[in-house]
Amino acid sequence: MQAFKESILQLITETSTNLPADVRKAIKKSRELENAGTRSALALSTICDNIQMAEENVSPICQDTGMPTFKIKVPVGANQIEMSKAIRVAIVEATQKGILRPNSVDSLTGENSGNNLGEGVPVIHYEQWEKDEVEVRLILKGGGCENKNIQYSLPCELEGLGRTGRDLDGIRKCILHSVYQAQGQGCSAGFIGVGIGGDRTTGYELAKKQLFRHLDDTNPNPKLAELEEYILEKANTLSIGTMGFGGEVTLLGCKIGAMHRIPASFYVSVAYNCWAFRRQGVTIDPKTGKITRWLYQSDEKVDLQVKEENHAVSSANTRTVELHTPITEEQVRQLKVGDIVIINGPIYTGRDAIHKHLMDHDAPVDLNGSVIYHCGPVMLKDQDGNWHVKAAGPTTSIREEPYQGDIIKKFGIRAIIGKGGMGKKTLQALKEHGAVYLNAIGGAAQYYADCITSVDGVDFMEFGVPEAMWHLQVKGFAAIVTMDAHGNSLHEDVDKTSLEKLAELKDPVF
Ligand SMILES: O=C(O)C[C@H](O)C(=O)O
Ligand code: SF4
Repeated sequence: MQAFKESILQLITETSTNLPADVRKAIKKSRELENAGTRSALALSTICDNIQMAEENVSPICQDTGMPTFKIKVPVGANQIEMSKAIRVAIVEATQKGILRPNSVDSLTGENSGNNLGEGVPVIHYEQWEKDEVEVRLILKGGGCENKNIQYSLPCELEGLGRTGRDLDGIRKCILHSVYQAQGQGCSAGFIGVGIGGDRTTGYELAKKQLFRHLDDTNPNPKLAELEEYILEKANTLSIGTMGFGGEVTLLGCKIGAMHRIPASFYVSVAYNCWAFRRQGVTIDPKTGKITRWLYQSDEKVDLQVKEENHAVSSANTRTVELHTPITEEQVRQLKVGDIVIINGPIYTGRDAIHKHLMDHDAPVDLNGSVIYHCGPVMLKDQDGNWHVKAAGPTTSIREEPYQGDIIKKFGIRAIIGKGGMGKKTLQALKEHGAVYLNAIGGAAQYYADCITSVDGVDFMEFGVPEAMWHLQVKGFAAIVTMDAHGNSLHEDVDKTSLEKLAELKDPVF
């Protein structure tokens, strides 16, 4: 089983650090379709840089390496118990190497296991088949896009689309709506797997299973093939764009499966995957435990090299403002939506556990004039006890909406860096207290790790590595003002226009 463990470790490493060729092709195509000089074009260029850096550094494409989910086909007689043991050893080793973030959290105590193992983690599904080989497929699907999965129970009423019935046109409406409701929060442009029918559980399982299909395959069901093509075309008319910045490309892939249901239920389940579509697979010789074939690799090298001019936003009213922390209220109130801000100096990470904690506790550092970065990095400690950042992209900010306004007021915070935007309560607080929301490029974990010049300390390690408050020195950390202190929010605008465009797709098609 040693060789099998090594093969699984190789599979995990490849999945986390090297985006497969079919996904790279889709991202490359989207960059060609996006209008040059726009915020979405800038985001796509940063994403392409990040993908190349992850491969070169053999480091996580995104800091959130998700819920490791294995789908394994085994010949009759294979020892699943030994295989699962080997998989767990490989998961622990990958975590120790900083290839995976320690993501396994006790749901009742909040304690992070530290080694990525836990009740139900990793997820391992087995299936027997006739072939005399083992096939292992792995998907690393992060929490932010998992949170944008959605399940519809037909018939229903959908915003913008109205009555949605138990037929193919009703399914059409659900899938379009699933892309609209994700906005940029699940790191668009995304890929969706759809499961029609089943019960609540098997519907979602079928949806996720679609994510293992090759992007350039053809649905064996002609009706579903037609629907997949329709969705891919029309979803890209919603103008949600990359990161929800607005733009031509919102969806990069749509794969639909169907199964029987019982009369009372009619579910349409959507698994929304971010642009960091990390799924890979291998076949393994059951005797030697060695890899015999890769399932999503191709000899074709998809070059994502970005021309320099694509790193700039060229619209006339775009300013680039360099700021050194701590930041003053006056500096913040001069910023407006669309500005590109370059942050230099100390910033602090803070996400779910810390926001909840700071509501009724003091902060361990003076946060007055500070920048809070919604981020749960991958960190490694060297033998001298110094911490090093392996990956550090933003997490979805909307989860902090219940707390953010109060925290800004309580601690005099001047800027929040995250992705996906925040709601009305935070927008009001930005205006009232003089703060700004800066949207970083979700998933660009290597790109931002490169901007971190040192780790100067950490608080709240009891919350686990992803949830601790990391004291980071940054240089050249670029992000876009998408919510300012004058009551403007790009996210509100994109949501409004995309809902109008969704409503234009209301009339029956199928
Ligand atoms: O957990 C994270 O670091 C990111 C998460 O996948 C998210 O998209 O919010
Ligand atoms: S941060 Fe974005 S790219 Fe990373 S896992 Fe979450 S949704 Fe995906």
